[in-house]
Amino acid sequence: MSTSTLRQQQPKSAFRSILPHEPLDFHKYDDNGYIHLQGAFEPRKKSKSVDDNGPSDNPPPTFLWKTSAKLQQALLMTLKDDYQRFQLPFPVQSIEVVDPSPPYTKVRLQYSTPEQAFRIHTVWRILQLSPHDLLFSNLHTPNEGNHDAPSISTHPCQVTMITSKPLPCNDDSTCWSRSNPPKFRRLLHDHNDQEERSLTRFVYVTGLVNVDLAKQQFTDENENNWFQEDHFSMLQALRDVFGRDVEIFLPSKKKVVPSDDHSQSPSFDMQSCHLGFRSPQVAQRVVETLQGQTVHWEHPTASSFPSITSSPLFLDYVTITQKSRAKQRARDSGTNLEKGEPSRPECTSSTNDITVPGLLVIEDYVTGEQENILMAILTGPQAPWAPQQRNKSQTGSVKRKVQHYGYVFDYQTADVLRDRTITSLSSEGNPANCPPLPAVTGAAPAIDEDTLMDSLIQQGKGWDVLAHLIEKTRHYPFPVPGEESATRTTFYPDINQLTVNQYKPGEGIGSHVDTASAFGDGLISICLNSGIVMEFRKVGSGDVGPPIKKLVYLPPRSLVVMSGPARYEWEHQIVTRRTDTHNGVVLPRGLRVSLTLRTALALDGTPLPRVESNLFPPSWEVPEVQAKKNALMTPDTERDHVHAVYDAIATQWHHTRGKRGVLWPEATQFLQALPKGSVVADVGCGDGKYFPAIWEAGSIVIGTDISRPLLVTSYQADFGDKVADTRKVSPHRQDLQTRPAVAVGDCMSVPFRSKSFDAAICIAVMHHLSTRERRIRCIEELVRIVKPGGRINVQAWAMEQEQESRRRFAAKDVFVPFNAQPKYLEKVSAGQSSHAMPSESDAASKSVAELYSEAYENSDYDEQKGLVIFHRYCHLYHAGEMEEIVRQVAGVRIIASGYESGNHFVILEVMDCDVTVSTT
Ligand SMILES: O=C(O)CCC(=O)C(=O)O
Ligand SMILES: [Fe+2]
Repeated sequence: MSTSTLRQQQPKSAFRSILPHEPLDFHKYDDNGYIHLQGAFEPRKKSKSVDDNGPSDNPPPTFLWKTSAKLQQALLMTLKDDYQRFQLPFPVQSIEVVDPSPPYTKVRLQYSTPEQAFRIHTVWRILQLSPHDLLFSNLHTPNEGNHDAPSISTHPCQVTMITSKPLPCNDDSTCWSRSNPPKFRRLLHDHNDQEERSLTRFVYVTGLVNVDLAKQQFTDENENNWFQEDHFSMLQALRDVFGRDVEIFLPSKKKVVPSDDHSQSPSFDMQSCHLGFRSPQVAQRVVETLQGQTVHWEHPTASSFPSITSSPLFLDYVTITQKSRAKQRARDSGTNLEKGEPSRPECTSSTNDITVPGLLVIEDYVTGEQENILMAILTGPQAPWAPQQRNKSQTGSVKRKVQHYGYVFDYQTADVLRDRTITSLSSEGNPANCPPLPAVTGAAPAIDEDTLMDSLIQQGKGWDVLAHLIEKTRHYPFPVPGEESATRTTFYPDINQLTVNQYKPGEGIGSHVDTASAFGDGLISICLNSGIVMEFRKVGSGDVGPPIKKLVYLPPRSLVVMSGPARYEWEHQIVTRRTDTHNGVVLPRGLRVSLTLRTALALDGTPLPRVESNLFPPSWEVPEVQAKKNALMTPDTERDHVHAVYDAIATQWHHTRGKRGVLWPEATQFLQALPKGSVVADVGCGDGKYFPAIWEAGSIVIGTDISRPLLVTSYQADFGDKVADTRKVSPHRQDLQTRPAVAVGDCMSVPFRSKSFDAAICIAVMHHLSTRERRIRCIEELVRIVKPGGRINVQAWAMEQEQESRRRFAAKDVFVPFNAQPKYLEKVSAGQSSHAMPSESDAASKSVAELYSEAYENSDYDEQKGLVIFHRYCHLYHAGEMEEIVRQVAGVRIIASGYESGNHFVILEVMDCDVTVSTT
């Protein structure tokens, strides 16, 4: 077989962001300079207003840049031909739209040198150019003033400087390649640190800002501009004084400002940082020259800003801690230090001369959009994870998570469980039943497969997309590897089993040949979200002589087929590592999800019957799940991914969202239209965001919510100056806000008497209910507590989001991440000892985010950003869906419905049921 059949390539987006602390050593970057622009480049038609008869049948959005070439052309016109009009110092050389299809969100700009790209990206941050600025004049507008004229996002694009060059290689004392900076230790005079002082190239510096002076010089606004974009300007200013090739490690946590001093802003708190110089000699020179000196930091681009004056600087030598050093060494060799796994520093390029007969990689087998929606369903709230993950397999314990469809593969016996009727436990813990394979619905459609897939994606129908992908794979003409002319093809029409594997960075699969009696020839694996290096080893090689190995990079969205020798005579494995090295480039692994499609065999070697269903999501019930059928019992998904999350994030939620007090105009209008003195129930009131609006409308509110910590914030609210107008009440109502009436309660069984309210609102609650029965029940409860003639306003998130909104939902049932800052979590846990907080010994070896994430079940963490990530369950409503739910409830009519700011709403009127009953 020729190596060309193995279509291995450099991964498509080999570009990486230049890290903030990295020295700006332009010679080490590419010859050209690159930046990424991120924004909503896709124009949208202005939406028509929704009338009271319910939402209109809005057609799916049409994309105005039909191809990326069109957008590219339009951008070239502004950034190349007309760049001076935008006050940009250089013309762009070329532009590449990174997304393969609309909606386009990411664009790569090439400038002639890295210096140019750096200047441009600095200027861009000041100019805050948006897609509207760049593209509006290029949009075709047939009639001036036409309401259908397309509009385009006015949000400033995000800019990042990028390079295709890997991070500089490390020696023991260099940390340039670390995306999470090391920890430092001061070198003491009265210690055995004298020798280290002369050897270290790291320095601690403090006194960066003379706060007293700064307070006199700065207005709030220009101070914010100075420190915008996370200290970006400050980083540049420091480089002007300490040199371009200095590493700058800014403090990761901003100190908390004493709350009684509102005049002091947090930015001036940046007093100190760590610096890494080229060599100990440079470090010494800087310490000697700048010790005790006062310096001025000039703003990098806007000379109109005052410069910042430092206090007399204090500099001292530091060194990286032993632990950081060891961690770094481990990371460089691709090892996960904590888990003590073996180091595998091999590189794919070293095996170029070896071929694996029968191995075929097809790149871009799935599109980016398909990948998104598949990720959303397979890692989302409806994903049927199998319990096998806790068991030992023949090749070690299965740490990664798996889902099986069609038939279960039992890792203990390394065999397929053929009798699906065994719902009890077959071999030590594994039920043989599992969800059926998703099947395509109905007859073959008249439209082509791609159009059909696009329309399914638009509708958020991820399980149908999976079904179509499986069906496509059954009929795909795979070129027979090794045939010189690619004329001969083969098919795998009997595929009847899917295994979904989810690998976190650092997880893998041991070396194995898939059991020959369990599965037929042709093992197919589709790779989603993150690429990976798969290692193939010729069976028996290595017993005598060196092992024959081939390392193959599988890019995201690719498909790999193992047939013939590759299937039976070579083992495959994914080594447990956090990075892969491919053609000399270190690629950090992300979360990888693979779809392994196989033909499970009966004992006589023929394919087992296909077990499939077009009822989605694929249902699969183990006995304990069946026992929980009562719709009123909180499903695990809501308990773990709604209730627990809001309890944990209450403080931050109130601080960052509630206080801002952004209310939906439609809901405010509803409240204002109520007769004065109305008694209003706010079901799912959270931190009482709507209370002030209700009081201002002259009504009385009683709130209920299932999250006690959130309710607590509603009456412990700190209504300082920073509270938005929508959250302020006039002085004569101020008394109310310190003592609102609230009760903990479940919206499945609202803790209020029937017919006791004049009105009710239920805002942003229904999208957290995970079954149809529970959504209907919630409406029933609202109708029950409101008097006949009273009104109800219900709002929930819509599947359809506006073009310029950052919010996009890939599927109808999703996990939406909430990034929590540990400082807020601490407050919640202080009063409740249920979350085990870090012990001293843990605290030394783990990041704060990791420690907190361990304390909160079902959370992840982002070490780089220092955030704990919670996953909130959400069900997104289609236009008309809410109305359909309401129609299942007696005694209520819909008087209005519509769409506003990413939400669907309905306004209901409770009917006089007693009258209805008496007349029949
Ligand atoms: O994750 C993959 O791509 C391979 C999985 C695999 O080899 C298996 O499940 O047998
Ligand atoms: Fe396998």
